[in-house]
Amino acid sequence: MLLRREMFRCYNSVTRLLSCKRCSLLRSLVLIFALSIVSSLFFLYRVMDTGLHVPRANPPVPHIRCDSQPYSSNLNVDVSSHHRLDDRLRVAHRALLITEVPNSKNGQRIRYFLNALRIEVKFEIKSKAIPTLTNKKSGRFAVIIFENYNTYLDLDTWSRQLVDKYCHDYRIGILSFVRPVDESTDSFRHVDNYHISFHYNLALMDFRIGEATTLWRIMKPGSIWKGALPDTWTIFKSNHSTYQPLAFSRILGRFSDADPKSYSYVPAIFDEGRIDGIPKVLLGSDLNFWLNSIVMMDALSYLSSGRLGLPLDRYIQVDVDDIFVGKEGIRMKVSDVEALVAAQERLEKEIDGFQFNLGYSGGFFLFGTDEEDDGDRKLIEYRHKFRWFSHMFRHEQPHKFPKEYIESAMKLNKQFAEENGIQVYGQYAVAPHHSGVYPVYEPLYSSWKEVWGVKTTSTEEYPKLLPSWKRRGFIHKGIMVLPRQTCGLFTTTVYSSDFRGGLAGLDSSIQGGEIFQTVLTTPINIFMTHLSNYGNDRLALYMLESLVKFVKCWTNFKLLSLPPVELGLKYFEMYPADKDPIWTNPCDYNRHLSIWPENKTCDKLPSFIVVGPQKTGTTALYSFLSQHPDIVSNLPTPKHFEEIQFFNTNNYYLGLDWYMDFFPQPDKPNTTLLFEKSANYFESDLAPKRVAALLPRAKIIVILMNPAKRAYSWYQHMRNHNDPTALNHTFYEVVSASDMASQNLRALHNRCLTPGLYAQHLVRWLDFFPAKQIHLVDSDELRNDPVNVMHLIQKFLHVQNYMDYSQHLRYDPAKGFFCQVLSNKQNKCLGKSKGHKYPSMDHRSEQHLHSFYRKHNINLSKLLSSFETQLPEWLTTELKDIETPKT
Ligand SMILES: Nc1ncnc2c1ncn2[C@@H]1O[C@H](COP(=O)(O)OS(=O)(=O)O)[C@@H](OP(=O)(O)O)[C@H]1O
Repeated sequence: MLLRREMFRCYNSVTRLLSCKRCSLLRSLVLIFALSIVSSLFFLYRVMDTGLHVPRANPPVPHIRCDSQPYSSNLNVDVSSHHRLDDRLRVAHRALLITEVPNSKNGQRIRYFLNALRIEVKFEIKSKAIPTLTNKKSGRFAVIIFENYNTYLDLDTWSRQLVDKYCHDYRIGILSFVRPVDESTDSFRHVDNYHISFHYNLALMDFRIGEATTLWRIMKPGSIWKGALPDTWTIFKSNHSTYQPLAFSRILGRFSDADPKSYSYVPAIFDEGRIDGIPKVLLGSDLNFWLNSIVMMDALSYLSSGRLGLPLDRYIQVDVDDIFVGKEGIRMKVSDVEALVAAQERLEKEIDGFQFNLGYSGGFFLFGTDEEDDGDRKLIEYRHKFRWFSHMFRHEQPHKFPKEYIESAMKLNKQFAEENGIQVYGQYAVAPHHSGVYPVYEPLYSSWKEVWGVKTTSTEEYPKLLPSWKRRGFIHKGIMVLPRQTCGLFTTTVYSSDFRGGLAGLDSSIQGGEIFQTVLTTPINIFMTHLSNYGNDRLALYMLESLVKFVKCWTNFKLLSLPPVELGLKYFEMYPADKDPIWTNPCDYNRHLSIWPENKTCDKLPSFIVVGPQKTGTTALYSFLSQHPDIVSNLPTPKHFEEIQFFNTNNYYLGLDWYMDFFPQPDKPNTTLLFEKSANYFESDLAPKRVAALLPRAKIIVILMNPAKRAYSWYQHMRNHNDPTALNHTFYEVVSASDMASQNLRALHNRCLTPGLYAQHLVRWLDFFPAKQIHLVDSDELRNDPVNVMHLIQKFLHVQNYMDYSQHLRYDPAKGFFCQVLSNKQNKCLGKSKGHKYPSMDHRSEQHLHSFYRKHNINLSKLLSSFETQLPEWLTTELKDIETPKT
C-alpha cells in the first residue's frame, strides 16, 4: 500500500513538471531521472504484485506454548473414563435448559453449543412451570441446565421437589451459570443450606485449571490461560468437602505474575452432591469465555452419567484442493513443497496416520512462473509421500457439463496421473466448488463411480454452508458424502493479512476461537485448504501445526487420521441417522442455485400435495383437480399409476431429479399449480419432514373419512387385489388380530388400522407445517357434494381462474358417484376399482372399531377444535355421547 502511495505521489510530481512550460534544461534532466525512477518503481510494484523473483518476508512460525502449573501433583486424567454408570435407566439424549428470559444472549450461546454437540434442547423460561420430566418410564432429559443458578435456588417448593426427585431417580445432575438475581443490586449471596457463597461482578485475569477430578475428561488439568478474562465473573467460596474448585483465577490488576498464591479465586466449581445427592457444576461466567466450553463438555458428560459425552478421539483429515490450479504468484515453489513434506513429517508424530490429501487438476500442471513450475515438478517428485485424489482435469464445475464431458475430463485426469506415476486414491474425489455434490447432479455421481470407483466425497454445502455446526453427511447412490469444515483459509488467503483480522485473527481462531471450537465439538473433521494456502505465507501449515499444539495443550484428545473411505465408514457408524439424505429446494438458497444446472427449474415442483389417507376418495379428488386448466398433476408413474410415492418410500433415494421428472414444465409458471397425490404420505413417519425440507411453502390436503369405514374399504381393496392374507381372513379377524396372530395377519392388521389414527398423524404434519397450510376435506362431502369441496379447495389454493365445478361434475346414477361431464349425455367416471360393490360391514367389526378408534377420534376432535376447524359430521356422530370439547 505504502509503496503504491509513494509511486502515485511521485507520478503526480512528474506530471506537474511535465506541465511546466518554463522548465529549464536542468529541470528536464531531473524529469528524465524521475521518470526512470518511476518506471523502475512501477516495475518493482508489478513484480511484487505477481510475486515474481522478489524475496518476501518469511512465513509466520507457529509459536504456541503450553503454560501449565508446575506445583500440582495430580494432573493425570483417567482418559478411559466415560463417566458411565452401570444403570439401566432410560434417559433421552436431550437437555432441559431453563433460561431467564426468551432469547437471552447466553441462552442462545448455550443452545448453539448444545446443537453443535448434536444434543437436542428443550427450552423453558423460568416463569413457566417445569415441563414434564418423564415419559412413561424414561427420563426426558439427560441433564438440567439453569441459565442462572439462583433460579434453581429460588424455585417454589413444588418445582424444586420435582427437579430434585427427577435428578435422584435418573441419576443426572445440574449444570448452571451463576449470575446475580438482579445485576444492579447484589454483589454477594450466601446460600446457607449449601454452605457456599457467591461474589458477583468481579473482573478477573488468568485462568488456571484445577487438579484432576472425576469430572475432567477432555480438559487438561494444570493448564494456565494468561490474560484478562472477558466480562465480569462470579467467584465461589466454600469450606465444605462436597466442593472441588475446577479452576483458579486472579483479580484483574491486583497481583504480580510471579505470585502463584494469588490464584485464590474460584470461577468454576464442582459440587459432588454430598449435601443433597445431586452433582452440580457451577460456572462463574457464560460461554463467551472459550475455556468454559471445555468445562461445559466435561460437565455435560459427567452430569448425564456419560450419556451426553463425546469420544476423546478427534479425526483430522486435511484436503489440499486445487493442486496445480491457481494463477501465477499464488502457487507453491520448491521450498513450499519441501516445507509441506517437513510439516507432514512433524504432524505424523502428533496425528496417528496423518497424510495430506492432494486434490489435483492435471490440466493446470506447469501453469505458473518458472519457480512455481519447479514447485509442480517437486510435487510430482514427492508424489509417493502424499495421498492423491482427483478433481476435474481443468477444475471445471461438473454441473455445467453433460455426463460424456464429465467422464472424458475425469479420464484425462486419470491419464495425467498415470503419465506422472501418481497412484491416485480413486475411492475419494472432490468436485471443484462443491458443484454437483449438493445439490446432487446425478451425472457427477455416476461418472465418479464409473471412472474412479468413488466411494466417498465431501462438501460444505449439505444441507447448507451455514451455520457450520449444522453441516452433515449423507449417502447417495452408494457414495458417502462427508461434511467438510472451513478453516477460514480460502484460495485467496495467500498472506496472513488476507485472513480476517490478520495473523492475530488467525491466532485467536486457533486459540480457543472458531477453528478450535470446531475440533472441540466435532469428532470427525475434514478441513478444506487450497494449494495457495501452502505457498507464500504457508498459512495452512501455520494453522495446522498451531492448532495441533494448542489442542494438545488444553485437551486429552487423541488425534487420528484415516483414509477417506475408512473415515466415511467411521462417520456413519457414529451417526447412522445421517445416512438418509434430506433433499432441500435449491431455489431457496442462492449458493445452491449457483451450482445447479441452468436447465433445471423449481417451476417443476408441486405447490400442493394431496397426502391421503388411502381409500378416502383421493383418486376422485385427483381427477377433479386435474380438470382445472390451471391445476396440473404429475405424469403417470410406471409402478403406482398416478402416485409418485416419493417422500414415503425408497424412491426418495433416487433423488430430486427423479422426482422432478414426473412434473411437466408449466406453460404459465406464475398461474399454474402443480400437484401430486400419494395416499400413503399421510401416515408415513418420514413424509412430513421430507416434504417440509423440499417444499416448505407447499399446501397439504388431507381427506378424513370415518376411520372404521376407511379400514373396511381398504380391506376390500386388498381382497380385490388378491392379497392372500385378506382373502384368508374375515374383516373381523383382521381388525381384532392380537399380538399372538401370525406375522402376516399382524402386518395386515397394522396396515389396515394405522392410517385411521388421524390425530396422531395430523400432529406430525403440524410439527412441520403451520395449520393454515393444511386443508381438511370431509370424505362424505367429497362423495356427496364435490362441487362445494372444489369451491373450498380453490379458495384455499388461491387459484387465480376460479372454476365453477357445478358445470363440470355430475352425479352418475349408474356409477353411484359424481363424475366428470364430457357432454350432455356422457360422463367420465373412475374405473371399476373405485366404488365397487361389497357387503356392508358386520356389526361385530363395527363395534370393535368403534371402541378401537374412540380415543383417537376424541383426540382428533380436540385437535380440530383447538384450530377452530369444523368437525366432520361422521366425527360428531361417532362422539355424540360425549360433550364437544370447548375451543
Ligand atoms: N366420485 C367418486 N368416484 C369413485 N369413487 C369415489 C368417488 N368419490 C369418493 N369415492 C370413493 O373413493 C374410494 C377410493 O378411494 P381412493 O381413491 O382414495 O383409493 S386409493 O387409496 O387410491 O386406492 C372408493 O372407495 P370404495 O367404494 O370402498 O372402493 C369410493 O367410495
